[in-house]
Amino acid sequence: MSSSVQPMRVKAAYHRIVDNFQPVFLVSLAAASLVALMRLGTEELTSLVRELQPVHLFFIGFLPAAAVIFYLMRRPCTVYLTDYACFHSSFNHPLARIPMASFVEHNKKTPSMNERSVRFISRLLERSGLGEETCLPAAHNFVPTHEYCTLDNARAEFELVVFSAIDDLLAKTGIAPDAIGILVVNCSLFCPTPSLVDMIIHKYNLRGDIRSMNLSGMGCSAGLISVGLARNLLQVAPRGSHALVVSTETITPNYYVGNERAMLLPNCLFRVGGAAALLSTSPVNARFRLKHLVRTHTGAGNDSAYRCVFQEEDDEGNVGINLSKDLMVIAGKSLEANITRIGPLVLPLREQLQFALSLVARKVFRARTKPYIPNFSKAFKHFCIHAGGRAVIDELQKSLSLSDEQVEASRMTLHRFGNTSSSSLWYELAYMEAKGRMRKGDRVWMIGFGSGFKCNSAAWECIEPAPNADGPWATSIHRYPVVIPDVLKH
Ligand SMILES: CC(C)(COP(=O)(O)OP(=O)(O)OC[C@H]1O[C@@H](n2cnc3c(N)ncnc32)[C@H](O)[C@@H]1OP(=O)(O)O)[C@@H](O)C(=O)NCCC(=O)NCCSC(=O)CC(=O)O
Repeated sequence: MSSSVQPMRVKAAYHRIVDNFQPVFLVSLAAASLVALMRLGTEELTSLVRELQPVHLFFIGFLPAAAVIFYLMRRPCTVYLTDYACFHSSFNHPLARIPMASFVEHNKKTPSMNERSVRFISRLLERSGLGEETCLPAAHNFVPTHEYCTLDNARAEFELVVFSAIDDLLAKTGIAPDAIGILVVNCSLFCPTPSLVDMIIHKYNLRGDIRSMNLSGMGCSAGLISVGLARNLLQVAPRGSHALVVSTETITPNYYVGNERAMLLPNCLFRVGGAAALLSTSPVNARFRLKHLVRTHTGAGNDSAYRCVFQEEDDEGNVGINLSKDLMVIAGKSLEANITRIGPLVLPLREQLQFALSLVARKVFRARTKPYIPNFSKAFKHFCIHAGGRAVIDELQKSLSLSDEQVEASRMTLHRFGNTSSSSLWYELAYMEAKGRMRKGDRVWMIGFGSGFKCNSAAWECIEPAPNADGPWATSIHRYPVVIPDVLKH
């Protein structure tokens, strides 16, 4: 056996023990009792058996059986990711890539935007980490753009993005639409009536008894909230049920036309994108197993966290999303809150101890030591960090001490697709799969951030990597990773 295989086996065994602590403990206890009984001499054993009353025998048989039944009944059933699909544009569609230069030109033609704002936009675009192939809504092909940001066009954008992703998913999985019993959709800023779930149910003729949920206003971390919600519903639905989760942001109605810098930033970062994922309690054809999902909210009583991604009107009455300059610091703190909860579930014991000691030293004894950053590479092979912006990825890379390769999927997703809000994590997973880096048994950590302020994370284990690079990266993976140069300030 090679020297590298041994530690991997030990690690896999460790994960199995931690994941199945209760049964491992009970089986060990039973084995220890059996060994103790066998150590008794035959005479001692016979006299012990003779002394047993019927009531003892009843409890000896009944209690272990009751414990096993209780354990099996209480154990939530495992939820699997059957597959996922992401929207990607084809160049012959009106919703196509819009070069940065055209975007800046079109901004110039927006009467309410002044020259200073246009200069700011063009400066930010150079430094944003976004490439030339990201996708804007069809309205951005027209001038003045804001006049085309209508409700009809917003619906058309949603339909194009989401229906394409769902079509792809249904084709990949071969699942019939009427086998879908649960539907969860999250889209933060576009919330029409009838709702987005109604649009999907109508289009795909889904079941009349479908349990459907429409999440809006939940920000970029809502994708994992949807996964968590679908998981909870699946665990109380009949075994083998299927849940469709759709994560997207509709850009059309959110074009900000004022001159507030903090509100111009989203125009530069957010791009069209969406993903559809099929979850099930059936392991048949499953590609990933959902191991953990941890949600943390740091907005309670905390004004700066609550307001750091805030939809509002500027002084001229133009509606937009105000992104605070404090966002990176707040994201760092909310990440800390999240890793405090997910760490014990996934980290090896040694890392947990070091993290706990550092936390106690700082919180209880007010020691001025640096927080200990657990080595999450010991728990995960792949990292999907929300591609919120270059500075957000920088902050997370620093906070988690990750290598350039570990944040490559996030940076490349930002470059190729922009900030696609809650769906960005799926584009990142697709990147790793398209690169052929995913292996059976690999663990993946998805970390989403968003308004509120929330940090949600999910741990997956790969069962079956993608058979090919089909998907959002099909036409561009050979060009990635690209070097993203540091642009000097001017
Ligand atoms: C936009 C950037 C790429 C710019 O990078 P730079 O290296 O140029 O950094 P920088 O900080 O010097 O910024 C350049 C100029 O932009 C200005 N600037 C930057 N951030 C600003 C903000 N929030 N409000 C107002 N101005 C801002 C700076 O003052 C500076 O202006 P001057 O040069 O004049 O001094 C980066 O700052 C970035 O990635 N920011 C994070 C974006 C973000 O918040 N993403 C999360 C989206 S929300 C999300 O994804 C979740 C959700 O919606 O729920």
